[in-house]
Amino acid sequence: MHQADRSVLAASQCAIRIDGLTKRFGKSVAVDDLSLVVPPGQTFGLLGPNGAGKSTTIRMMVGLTQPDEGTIEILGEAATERTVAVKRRIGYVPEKHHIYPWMRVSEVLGFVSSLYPQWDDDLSDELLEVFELPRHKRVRHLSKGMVAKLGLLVALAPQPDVLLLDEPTSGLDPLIRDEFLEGILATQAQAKGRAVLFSSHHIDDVARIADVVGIMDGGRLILTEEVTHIHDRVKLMQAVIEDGTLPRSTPEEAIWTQVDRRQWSLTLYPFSQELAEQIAAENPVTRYEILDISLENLFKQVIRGRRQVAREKRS
Ligand SMILES: Nc1ncnc2c1ncn2[C@@H]1O[C@H](COP(=O)(O)OP(=O)(O)OP(=O)(O)O)[C@@H](O)[C@H]1O
Repeated sequence: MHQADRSVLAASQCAIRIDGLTKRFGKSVAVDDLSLVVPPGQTFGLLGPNGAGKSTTIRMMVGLTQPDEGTIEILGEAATERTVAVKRRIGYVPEKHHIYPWMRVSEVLGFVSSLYPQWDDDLSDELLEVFELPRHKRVRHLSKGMVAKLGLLVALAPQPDVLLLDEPTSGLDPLIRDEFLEGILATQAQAKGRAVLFSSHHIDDVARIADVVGIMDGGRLILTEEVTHIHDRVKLMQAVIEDGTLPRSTPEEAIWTQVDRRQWSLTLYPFSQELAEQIAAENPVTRYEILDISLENLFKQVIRGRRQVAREKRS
């Protein structure tokens, strides 16, 4: 990295900074007022169901789609004024690979390496071996997993400072997925203070390698939290309510709630003991307990909670 680049990065302290990003397709809002920051060395897992807006967000970050509103800054430079020097420091692995199918693996590497002055031949050779990619095979004869690995190699060999991966594990079998996540992403992608943003709808992937998780649905980033803090910041409150009564008020921190006879369950974010006490005091609650929640349940509840609110608004 050049000295001047470092000072820009130090001033912004963020490899990726997105503010108020919005993208509409006709009347539908694909990305809705999304803001996030990823400092160097951090891996951000963008988790969301189909159609949440993950690919559109990443496509805007690499300049393949233009935002309607908001700003994107990568390595201290606005996306609207991106220079070739910064473009070369951004690695991108798309959801659907567009590597020329008629090229041999060696030809792909020759072609892409000519575009990047900082292409690392040793790393390329090492990854070729680790991934067991056959140099002489044509891309159209490679399996889906092999193409995914080639896509990652091509993104990693130029040693990017920012790596953007759109559903990098989709279509991979469980063994290759394990190898990909732990053997490759964890060692290669997260090395050297690189900022990594990857999208997935696999909770496991995110829990395994991300430092921070952002849960996205309907274009909105609903929750952003460090993976190690999630257990403290999100809790399930299970309250027993008086016979024949209903909860009187649900706080806005309740990202999901359900009443089943006398049991009232609420997932609270951000959680605090005072909040639980306040809920108990303002409602006909006879007793309650606070439970931990798994990332998988949290993900499902965030999505279900939003569907529930949407249904209630419609009825
Ligand atoms: N070019 C486009 N024209 C019209 N609508 C689009 C276009 N691209 C995306 N969308 C819509 O925007 C929304 C967000 O799509 P996007 O592909 O970003 O979601 P995603 O979270 O990546 O989903 P998946 O996990 O299925 O890939 C969807 O409703 C999708 O139909």
